[in-house]
Amino acid sequence: MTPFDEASEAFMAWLSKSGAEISRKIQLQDLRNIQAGRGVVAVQNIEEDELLFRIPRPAILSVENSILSSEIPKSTFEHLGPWLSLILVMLYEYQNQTASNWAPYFNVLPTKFNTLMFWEADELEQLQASAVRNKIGKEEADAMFKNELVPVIKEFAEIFYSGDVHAQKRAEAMVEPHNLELMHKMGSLIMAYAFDVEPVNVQKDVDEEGYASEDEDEALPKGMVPLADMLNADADKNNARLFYESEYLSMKAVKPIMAGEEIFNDYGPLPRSDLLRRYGYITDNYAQYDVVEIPFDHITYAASGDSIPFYDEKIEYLDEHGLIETGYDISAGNPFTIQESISPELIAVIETLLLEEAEFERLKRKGKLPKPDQLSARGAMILHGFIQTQARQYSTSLDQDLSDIASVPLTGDIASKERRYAMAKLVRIGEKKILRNAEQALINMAQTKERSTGASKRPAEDDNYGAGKKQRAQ
Ligand SMILES: C[S@@+](CC[C@H](N)C(=O)[O-])C[C@H]1O[C@@H](n2cnc3c(N)ncnc32)[C@H](O)[C@@H]1O
Repeated sequence: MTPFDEASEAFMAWLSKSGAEISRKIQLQDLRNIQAGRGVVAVQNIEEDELLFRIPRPAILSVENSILSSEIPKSTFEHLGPWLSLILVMLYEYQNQTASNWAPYFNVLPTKFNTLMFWEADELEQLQASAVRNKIGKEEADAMFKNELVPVIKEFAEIFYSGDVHAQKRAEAMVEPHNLELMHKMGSLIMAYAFDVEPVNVQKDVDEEGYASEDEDEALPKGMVPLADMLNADADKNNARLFYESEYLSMKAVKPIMAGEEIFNDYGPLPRSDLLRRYGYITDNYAQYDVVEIPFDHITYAASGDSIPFYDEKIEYLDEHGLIETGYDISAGNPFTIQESISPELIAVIETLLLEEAEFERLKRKGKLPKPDQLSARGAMILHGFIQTQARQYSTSLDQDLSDIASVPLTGDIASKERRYAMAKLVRIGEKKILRNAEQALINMAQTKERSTGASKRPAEDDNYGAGKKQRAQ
């Protein structure tokens, strides 16, 4: 037996000993041949609603279950928040090695990651103008580790490294690069593996956001749920779901599964850029959720070259209504339509900026905004300009990228440069396709309006306000 299989076997044995109930119809398998690490596979036919496994709550690696939480004040964990608290507990359990209850679990968790946090600068460069590059947050995480986590480890060094005469020294060494890297690894594990774990008294089944969410549910406690996190994910082939029960978390089939089929969870409707950022891989069937972001900067830049009546007041008003964002999504959509694919907030922002003074004052008095489903011909032209501006931020064109289409290597090192370059290229191609679709949809809209009004202006670079006129610095 290979060490990889031995670790899987020891993990499954530990889990059973911890009180987990695991159907004999499933197996944890080595799927490295398809570059998917470990995964859970059906070895017999499974019916819809059938229980695949149930994990007792005490087996979850969480703040609540770690002995550390009984030794460090509750207020410290509250101050750290769910993410840093779980990182702290994971560091504690990890450095306790075989003394940790979760040692066999750590042995099946990855120590190398392909998520964007661990990409080299030249690899990230392949994403070109993708907004995902601004969401990686490596520096912010480093600062948080140094300013929030390390002081707690230092303060409680004697508990954290209990019995070690060098406890204080070890705590001080936590700011060293290899230890910050370890914190990033724990953070990445949480991002790709943890679930939002509802408190025991809340009986609620986990929806597609079962995997720990980042923004909306920042305050929810996180937990590493053994085996549940060994399921890979697939947007189309999703066939299982985790249900919360008072004593257990239960994974059940949500459709019949045939022997030999892999059991898949779902990460929700994530664009491939985010799939890469959070999970370090992409598959084609997430292309349906791709988005491209139009940065708010394009609006400020375009406005700076034009005199928009009441610009500052309008921005303030839009901000009061929560419409000022760092960027606005345009999503893939099939078929692509302006209504379905373009952020209604972006349309409302553009249409507000275009309002004549009297109309702006009138809407303001009523506390209203222009209707986001009514993009005017002028608004369409401006939007067209933003889209062209955004397309120019990428260092290659869609046609250049498509002339030599990338394919992600199916064998070899999962973290190879070649693989990362190929994944990045597919992400940027997806974004450029959306920009092209949006441009076309706006041209079609202008032509339709032209036919109905006899007007002759098309959305193009010739509009004064259009950002297309000015090339932004690359
Ligand atoms: C929750 S874990 C799933 C278990 C994981 N395969 C393992 O061996 O530990 C999530 C990670 O699995 C991998 N993964 C998930 N779904 C995948 C898929 N459909 N294809 C390839 N890799 C996948 C990614 O590396 C992701 O970060």
